[in-house]
Amino acid sequence: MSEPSLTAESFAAAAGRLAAYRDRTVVVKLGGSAMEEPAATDACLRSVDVLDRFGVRVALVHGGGKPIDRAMTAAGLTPRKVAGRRYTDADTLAVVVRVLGEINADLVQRAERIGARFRGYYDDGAGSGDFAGWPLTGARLSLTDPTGAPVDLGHVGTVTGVAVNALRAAFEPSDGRDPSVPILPSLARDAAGGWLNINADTAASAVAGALKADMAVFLTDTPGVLRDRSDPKSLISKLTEAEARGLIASGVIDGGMVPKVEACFEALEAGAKSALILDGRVPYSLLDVFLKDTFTGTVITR
Ligand SMILES: Nc1ncnc2c1ncn2[C@@H]1O[C@H](COP(=O)(O)OP(=O)(O)O)[C@@H](O)[C@H]1O
Ligand SMILES: CC(=O)N[C@@H](CCC(=O)OP(=O)(O)O)C(=O)O
Repeated sequence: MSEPSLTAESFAAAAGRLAAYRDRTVVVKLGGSAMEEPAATDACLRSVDVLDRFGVRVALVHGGGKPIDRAMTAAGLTPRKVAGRRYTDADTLAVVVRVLGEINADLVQRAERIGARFRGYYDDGAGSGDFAGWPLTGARLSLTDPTGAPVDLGHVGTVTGVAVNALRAAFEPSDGRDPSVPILPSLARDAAGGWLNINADTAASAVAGALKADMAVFLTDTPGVLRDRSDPKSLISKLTEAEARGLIASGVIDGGMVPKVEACFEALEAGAKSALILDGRVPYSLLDVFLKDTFTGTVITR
């Protein structure tokens, strides 16, 4: 390993800052759009590993919207979104489960290559997938349109249960194994043992709520919430829930940013002290939050 270029003094300062977060719980959501940048994805895994080594309890939840779109197109299926969620029929569900499993396995392997300890959740095809201990349970999501008529989303779910003890066991295993970072795809099991497709922001906020996380961080492909989506300089660095709801109503916050901002509200409501939206394409944007007084992104407060 090459010798790091940082000075002992700057390392000591960084270590001091990180130590202040020891035993805090942080849920990080890694979006499919941020994962389009492999170097930034590796930097995110390294950042999570550093936090883990400093005793921060980190759970990672990932999506994969863009790769799912590509896999659906390759399979001759047409992606369709309803209210920011993917309409998920049986064929689509099979693609979603396969792609999220591939992403999960890939992230675990990448983490292993940097010496990190991640506990993945995917079907390895050898029948060893622990579906009985799957961390998320769910029920079909029922939405209504503005006229009150039901909206059919197919196999799309809402999270009804999080296996908190299993996740805590990853942080502090009682069997003598090394602690590890749980990394969850946005899939839940329903009461009949079938899969449900969960929006990954929603899954992350459910995990943040269940773990009573101190912080929920959403890594995406914009610098944060923008007043003008085409202008990265129009970043809104602080937003209250009421202001954010106004921006959703006026259409400034749209598309995939809507479930993300709503996930921030849910995480805050469940007791998280802060909810952040950061640019996951920028390597180490996550670690910057812990090392600097100011960082680039949007902080949502109640
Ligand atoms: N006001 C806004 N500011 C920033 N991005 C926005 C805004 N409104 C909508 N978006 C869209 O939300 C996208 C992020 O959501 P999404 O594509 O679902 O990402 P992820 O894969 O991280 O969940 C951005 O790329 C952007 O196109
Ligand atoms: C119901 C629903 O919409 N599920 C999402 C799950 C993946 C996801 O949310 O991925 P990102 O975080 O990359 O957007 C989907 O099928 O795309």
